[in-house]
Amino acid sequence: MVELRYNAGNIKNPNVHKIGVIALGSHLENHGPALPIDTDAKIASYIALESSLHSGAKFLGVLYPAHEIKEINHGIHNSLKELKEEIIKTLKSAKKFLKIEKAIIVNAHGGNLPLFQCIEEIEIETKLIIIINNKIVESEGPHGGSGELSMGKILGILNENEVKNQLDLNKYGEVGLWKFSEARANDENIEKGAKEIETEGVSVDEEYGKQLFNLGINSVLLDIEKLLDF
Ligand SMILES: Nc1nc(N[C@@H]2O[C@H](COP(=O)(O)O)[C@@H](O)[C@H]2O)c(NC=O)c(=O)[nH]1
Ligand SMILES: [Fe+2]
Repeated sequence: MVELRYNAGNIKNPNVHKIGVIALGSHLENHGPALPIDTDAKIASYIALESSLHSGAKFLGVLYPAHEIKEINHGIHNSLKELKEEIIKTLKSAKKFLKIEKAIIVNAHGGNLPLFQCIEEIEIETKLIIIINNKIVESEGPHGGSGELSMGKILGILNENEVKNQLDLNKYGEVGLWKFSEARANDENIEKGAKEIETEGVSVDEEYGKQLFNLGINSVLLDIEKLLDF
């Protein structure tokens, strides 16, 4: 049996190999004409990969399913049960083949926020310690708004010629979740995002995009430090 060199490479603590970082977003969701339908999945994947590169934790890739509440219909989404089962299956595989003992799920899609209800069940099923990191969703602002546009610019996924059309809300009412009146009435965070789009519009700012990514990455690095202490 080969003896693995857990200290090799640029890592601070050999125990970081027990920690997996996996991205969760949405691949099939409209974000106005300026951003692609897999914006959330790409934002989550960038943060997860950068965090694993900086810390030495294992990068586990990206999950495919995504959940959304029924009042918001801007893409193709899955039930919370389907999403939970896919997460359990994927993390059990990472545990079996990569020997991880702890995992951080980096979520970049607002519709996945109800996943926090299932975290205990997922930990019991996988016998892993798990953190769901929602920092970027809590910080990015409205759906398809300045935060995601600016991160999209950093990632090179933004269509700059279409930014001027992002606020044509009669055509692209998913921006700011503006057209989903029931969701707006039920959730003050969604109402706040829609109002922000109406009053402040959208802009693209690379510095703001970098700041959001640094916020997301540093938040995951903090979670990795926490898990190293467990
Ligand atoms: N899609 C949902 N979003 C939100 N809330 C907020 O809206 C944006 C969504 O952006 P995504 O591109 O990540 O979908 C973001 O600022 C979210 O905080 C929901 N509600 C809870 O916040 C929701 O259920 N779905
Ligand atoms: Fe999004």
